[in-house]
Amino acid sequence: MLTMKDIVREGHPALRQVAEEVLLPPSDEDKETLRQMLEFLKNSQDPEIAEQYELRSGVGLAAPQLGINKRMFAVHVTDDKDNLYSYGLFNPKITRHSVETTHLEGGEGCLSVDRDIPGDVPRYKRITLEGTTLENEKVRLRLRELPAIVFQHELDHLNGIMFYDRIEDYAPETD
Ligand SMILES: OCN(O)CCCc1ccccc1
Ligand code: NI
Repeated sequence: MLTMKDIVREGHPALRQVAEEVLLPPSDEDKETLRQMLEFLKNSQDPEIAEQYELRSGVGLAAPQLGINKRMFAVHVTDDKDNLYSYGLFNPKITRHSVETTHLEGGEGCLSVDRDIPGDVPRYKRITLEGTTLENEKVRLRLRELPAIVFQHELDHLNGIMFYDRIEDYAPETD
């Protein structure tokens, strides 16, 4: 099972690369990796497992955070209407988005960032995102609120972007 030691931190080059498209249909290896990423998120949100394995709670995880330069990420998040969005996606991309932006109250965090960085992170309020699932099916998701924010945070990781890059007048650390 994946634990925090498998997650690379700021300064690791993988976090600043543009990840490569995954060849479809996904290989058994890529599917297993993505399944493990989704499992990590579920484990991290289970108080007993998280405490036992010292997992930081996460609602998303992108392959570059494991040092894997591939365009795939997992999301396991519930919205304010208690709808669960649980996906492992290959080659996700935003195909439509609102002009309107929003931000997560209290700012964002990242499993690859061991420090609190305050500040609003602007995100599109609504997005349409397409990708390929673990079952090798194309999916089109229309997202808003917290799920939309999380998917945008994960997509940024596939493009070497960290959430604090988007905070206005944030003094960039050399990482
Ligand atoms: O890349 C995922 N990750 O570092 C875990 C945190 C995910 C996340 C946290 C706040 C807002 C959006 C996404
Ligand atoms: Ni992150």
